[in-house]
Amino acid sequence: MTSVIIKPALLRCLLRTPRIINEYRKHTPLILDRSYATGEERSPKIYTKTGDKGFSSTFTGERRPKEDHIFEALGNTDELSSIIGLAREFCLDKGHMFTGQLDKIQCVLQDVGSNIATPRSSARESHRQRTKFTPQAITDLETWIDNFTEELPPLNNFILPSGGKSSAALHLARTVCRRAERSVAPIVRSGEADPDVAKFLNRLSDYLFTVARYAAMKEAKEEKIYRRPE
Ligand SMILES: Nc1ncnc2c1ncn2[C@@H]1O[C@H](COP(=O)(O)OP(=O)(O)OP(=O)(O)O)[C@@H](O)[C@H]1O
Repeated sequence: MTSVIIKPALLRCLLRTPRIINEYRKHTPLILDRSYATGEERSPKIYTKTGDKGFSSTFTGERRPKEDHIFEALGNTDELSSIIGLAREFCLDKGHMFTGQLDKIQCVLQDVGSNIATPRSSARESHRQRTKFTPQAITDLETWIDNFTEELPPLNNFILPSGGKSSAALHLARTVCRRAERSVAPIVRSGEADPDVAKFLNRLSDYLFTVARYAAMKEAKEEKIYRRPE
């Protein structure tokens, strides 16, 4: 059995997904690299400097350049979760009832990250199973979209991002979602990530569009529509 010296930053990422860390612990003794710390009682520093030369690690331990598709997609899903977090704050201020859905989506995005960060070509079968993406998250999105759509007026014009802070922030999240989807596409196409991850992101942008419209409607805020400039 081989052992892996693991950096605290990666350990923190893995700890956010306990299923993965348990699997690693079962198969591979993890040795936390404490060479940067001056004493056991001190918290590990957030930086290890091992990424300074433009390379970083996947969850399977591969070193890849930071411009690799995997880190690009990880960065985009991280950014997507951050903007959803901001939109959620605006929605909470307005008392919207759907913020629990945004919480769930942020958790699913962690699973998306785990799947992307565990490239199939260097993952063991057990890792593949543990980081398998569950399609239930896609079904949930479809149910939520259908429920909101039933309440919304029909769409007869191009809607421009608008309709109050909650709605506009959700539109911004939608555009970041589409970038995340574009960056995941080549990873899925090469067989390195689960196709359901791409499907989830594709459905998520539709959800964010619909919930943005729903937020504007509930706040009685006008949505700007496209008009051909005179
Ligand atoms: N710029 C980046 N964008 C997206 N994901 C990244 C980026 N850099 C690293 N990662 C991923 O996130 C994990 C944690 O990031 P971290 O910044 O700690 O990595 P690092 O730059 O390699 O290390 P350090 O910051 O300690 O020098 C990495 O193990 C890697 O999987």
